[in-house]
Amino acid sequence: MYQTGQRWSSRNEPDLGVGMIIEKQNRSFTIHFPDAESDRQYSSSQTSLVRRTLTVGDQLHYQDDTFTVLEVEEIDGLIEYRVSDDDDWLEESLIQFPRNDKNELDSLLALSPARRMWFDLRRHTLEHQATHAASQVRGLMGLKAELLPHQIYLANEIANRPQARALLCDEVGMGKTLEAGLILHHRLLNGLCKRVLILTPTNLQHQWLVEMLRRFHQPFSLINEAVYEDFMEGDDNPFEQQPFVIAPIDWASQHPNATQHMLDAEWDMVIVDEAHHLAWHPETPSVGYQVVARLAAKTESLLLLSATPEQTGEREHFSRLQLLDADHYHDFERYQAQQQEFKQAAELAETLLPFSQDDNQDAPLDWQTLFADYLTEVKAKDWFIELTDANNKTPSQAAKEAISWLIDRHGTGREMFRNTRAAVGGFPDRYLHAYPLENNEAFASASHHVQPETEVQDGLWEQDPRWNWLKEFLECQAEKILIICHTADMAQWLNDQLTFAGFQSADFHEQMPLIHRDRAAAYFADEEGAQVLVCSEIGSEGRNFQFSHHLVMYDLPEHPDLLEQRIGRLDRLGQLNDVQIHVPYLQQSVQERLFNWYHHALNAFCRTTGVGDKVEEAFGDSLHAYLHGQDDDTNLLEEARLYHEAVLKQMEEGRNRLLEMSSCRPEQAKALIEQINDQATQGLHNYIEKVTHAFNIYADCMNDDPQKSAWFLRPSSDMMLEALPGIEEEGKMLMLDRRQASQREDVAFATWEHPLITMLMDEVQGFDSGKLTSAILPISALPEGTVLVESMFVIEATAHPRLKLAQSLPMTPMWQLSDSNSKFLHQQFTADKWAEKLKGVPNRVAEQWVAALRKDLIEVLQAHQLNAQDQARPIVHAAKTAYQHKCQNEIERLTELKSFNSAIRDEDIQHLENNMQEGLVRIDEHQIRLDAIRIILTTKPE
Ligand SMILES: Nc1ncnc2c1ncn2[C@@H]1O[C@H](COP(=O)(O)OP(=O)(O)OP(=O)(O)O)[C@@H](O)[C@H]1O
Repeated sequence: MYQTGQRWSSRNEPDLGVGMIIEKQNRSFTIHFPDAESDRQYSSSQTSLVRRTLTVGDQLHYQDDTFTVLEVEEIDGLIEYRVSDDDDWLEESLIQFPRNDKNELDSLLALSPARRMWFDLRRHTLEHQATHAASQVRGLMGLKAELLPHQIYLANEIANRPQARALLCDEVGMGKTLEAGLILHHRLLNGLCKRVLILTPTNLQHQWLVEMLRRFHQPFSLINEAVYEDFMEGDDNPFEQQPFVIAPIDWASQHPNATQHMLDAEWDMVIVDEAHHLAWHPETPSVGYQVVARLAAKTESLLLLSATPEQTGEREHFSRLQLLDADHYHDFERYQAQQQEFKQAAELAETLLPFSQDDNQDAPLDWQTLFADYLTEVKAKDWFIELTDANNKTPSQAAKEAISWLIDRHGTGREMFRNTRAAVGGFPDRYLHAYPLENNEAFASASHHVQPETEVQDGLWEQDPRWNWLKEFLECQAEKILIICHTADMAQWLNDQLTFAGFQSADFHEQMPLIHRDRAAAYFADEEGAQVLVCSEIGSEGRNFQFSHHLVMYDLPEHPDLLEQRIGRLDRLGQLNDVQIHVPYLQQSVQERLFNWYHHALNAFCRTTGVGDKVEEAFGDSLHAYLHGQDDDTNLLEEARLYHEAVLKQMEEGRNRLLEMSSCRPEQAKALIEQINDQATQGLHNYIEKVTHAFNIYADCMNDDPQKSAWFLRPSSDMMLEALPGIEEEGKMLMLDRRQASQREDVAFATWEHPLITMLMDEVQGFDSGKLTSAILPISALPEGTVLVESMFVIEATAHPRLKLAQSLPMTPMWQLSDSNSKFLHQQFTADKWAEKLKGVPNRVAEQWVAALRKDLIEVLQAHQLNAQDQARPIVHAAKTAYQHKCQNEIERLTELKSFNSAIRDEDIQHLENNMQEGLVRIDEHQIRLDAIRIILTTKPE
């Protein structure tokens, strides 16, 4: 059915104009939209495209001439148009499709009329679509989860950039997956992203798959070794076939053919989870790093996720920043020097903080000295004056602005975002339970090893004092327990023993097939399922086990960041209890010393520390000697503790504090959340009622409070649609209350961004019959048989989504009502009030009216067209002014930032200026199109 050269347009994205199929693949094809300078890929089973053809009498453009279509013929799925009496034919692929491709009035009147409610439904749909397209929070509303300020701020900040490139390094369990999903969702809904690749550690691929579907209703395809091998039976590149792909990075970067296929496919966004694994060394960057570097160089948006970005050292951390912006991060020494500058700025910001929160604070501080380094800069001078001005009524505002300026000036937050538990608050406390165990003969020889069992034959593992402790410990526990040990062998052994001893246990390690690991995790998550899950180290990253709050560390990891990752499985968003950490260890062994180090020197069990590795580095040799029992220097731990506190304080005062402040600006986050709460479901309850009625979808309203509305929807036998996205045959509950919906797996959270709602809105627009409707108006004030005409015209501007034109000029409907003499009456009513007065008319009668009134109707509608142009003028003018104003503000802000922040380049500003110019031209080129009409005849009231 689909042929290269055919012309199609998209119902979902009418702004793209008329496009042409330029390439066909097995199960998909690509359309180029010249007006929007965009290509889009569609699956062959899509339902959102409309075939565009011309009919006899239409105008078309070919090269520089205009022709009238004299005859139309279809050959092998392609249309040819005869444009001269000399039998000159033009193929559809050659012609320029006229923007006003039909005689709109005529073709509208040729439709068979539909029920009168379709006119109102179209109007409501267009109005909601316009509101939504213009919304500043479009793309942030549909998340099925709580609106957390740090996530919303960060997503809005990154997603709105021309290129969304950032390192998301919130502390463990603060929702980086959701943040990445939000950025992605925002860019998808705003048309800035069509193809996405997510690279994850092998054991997290399914979790990502589930999280994207559950939280964003976004289905992804998994391409791992098995799927790839299956696909490779054909010639196609599987990565090109799918627009949303999750792939395990280890496999995808090690398998030469898969790597090449992945690199050959074009992506708009690449997301790399646990990015600290992208190892880098000056001579030999890892294969994973090299592959991501190649993707980074050719992809517009790149998100790197890591809770512990500096786990592998500052130089490697710098190498990952280079992936995001190689121009800015080209000199490591310079980068290090810049980090020092942040300290002073952070101190100043910290000093300003109390003033930003309270207008009545006296200002006894010596601002002059504090601002000394900045006072040559104009803005700083202004704030300095405002802050010190005794008559100033709002020093808090001045202080807020000064903090904001310091953050911008130091540019720490442009590529890197790090929210901390301390700043966000609301996380549980952690409690440590240490179990020093007496050693025995079997394990005596293994006391110098962190995993003592590796030194002992496995036949003797049952004599491990930790095992005996574990059995006893579990016997008195009724709650779910997560056990983490380092090796897969130990995880498997422990699970076997526990199962044998009668515990409900499951294991999770790298020697199990992926599907078994996911099953084990699900069995553990199930309320009725396993009480114990034993994980090897692969269970210590990324996984969500916060339904449990007891963690047993059967051994200790060798890096403090890994310790934090382990605890992070439980201590994460959604944890409702304090976290209990149980650590058994053999006395007088290296384990005891490591435990002491983590506990006494780093306090790493009960508190998050991002600088454990720095302390280890500083105490390198003496720490090594201590751990291995060669030196019993009891002062070491205390010295290290003091040093650790000092480093933490320094970090707190320095870059980290400033970075934290720039990672979430609370007032902006609050304003965004208010907008989301206002808009996400506003008017949706009524819309669901009407649209389900129009398409004959079974809809049972379970709660008709518009704020907490709940609907049970199910396809019906006479439904006008083939299927409902996300709704199975047996039906599904839709809830409009975010909190309630987020707590339930079995219900969908309905917002204006839910795929079912956007699909229904597209279907309303795509339902051609709804463009022509008719009604009766029972009224005694007018003679019977008086003809009245309602019309809806829309203002349309076609532009590439990067111009963000829709925020200023969305597709805007204009409603008009007149009598048959073109006397306009719409100012006297609202469209909704007017609609309430009307009654239905049988289709057969309506058809007769249209036939009889055709000539008059065309004249009336021509008058409506002229009036629509008048109505549009002030709307377009206001849109142009708003667009220009918005762009100029952005340009000014960036220009000012650039003067002191080297992360901002001339090209960034030039890019904005070009966009503004192009956007203004596109607004000037707007079109006014007739969308729908309703013909009304008056009758005497009964
Ligand atoms: N806004 C939210 N509302 C409700 N739950 C959330 C929200 N954000 C995240 N969560 C939940 O919190 C848990 C942690 O989130 P996520 O996995 O995204 O964290 P992370 O920062 O990627 O963790 P890690 O550092 O371990 O990789 C998940 O169970 C997630 O579903």
